[in-house]
Amino acid sequence: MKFSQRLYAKVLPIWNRNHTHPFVLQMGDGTLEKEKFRFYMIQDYIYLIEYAKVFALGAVKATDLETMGKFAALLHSTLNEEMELHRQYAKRFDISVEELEIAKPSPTTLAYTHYMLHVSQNGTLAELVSALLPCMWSYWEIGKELNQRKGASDNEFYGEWISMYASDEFGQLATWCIDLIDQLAEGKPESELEKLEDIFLNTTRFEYMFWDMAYQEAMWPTDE
Ligand SMILES: Cc1ncc(CO)c(N)n1
Repeated sequence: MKFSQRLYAKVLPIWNRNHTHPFVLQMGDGTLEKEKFRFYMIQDYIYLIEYAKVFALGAVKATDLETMGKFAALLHSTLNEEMELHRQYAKRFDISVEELEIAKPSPTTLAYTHYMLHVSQNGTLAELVSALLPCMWSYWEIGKELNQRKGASDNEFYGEWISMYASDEFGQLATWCIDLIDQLAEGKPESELEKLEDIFLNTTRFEYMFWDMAYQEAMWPTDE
């Protein structure tokens, strides 16, 4: 069994919960409150700035030029394609450039991005890839799932989000990362594979928490 299949089996119950989370379901049927999506977009924009740095660290840790170039391409597409989707949504949802720039991370965004960057800075390339893989892979799974629902990708608000994450281009990036973890895991002892599995499980849990945070519009519990 490929290591990625083992990871998939491990987190499938959580991914099923993503697919039935009200935020995700309501994007699919178009009933999601605009205020919740607005909150999500701002937090996701902050998230993507830190996430892009994980790709930059991947380029630093790569040991061959092809892998280094691929991380550079992922960094570029996050900054210029994925974040462009967010900038376009910001315009439609009346989020000004200034509001995006001064926005502060929620506790979940802060915990998630800091965990990913901690693993990426301190760990091996395999650990870095284990931390970022649930982001790409679970979004691709959600995009594909929602894209199958009738009319979902044509929805005037959420259709573009669904089309982007269900796209072959996004799928190819996710597939590249899946193949990379399989290569990097080859020949590693069980103790190291368990460590990679733990990291993958943690960022998978954070992905679920991110949907929940967005649905609850959860900032810090105190006003100060
Ligand atoms: C929280 C989160 N995870 C994954 C992705 C996909 O890149 C995203 N945009 N946001």
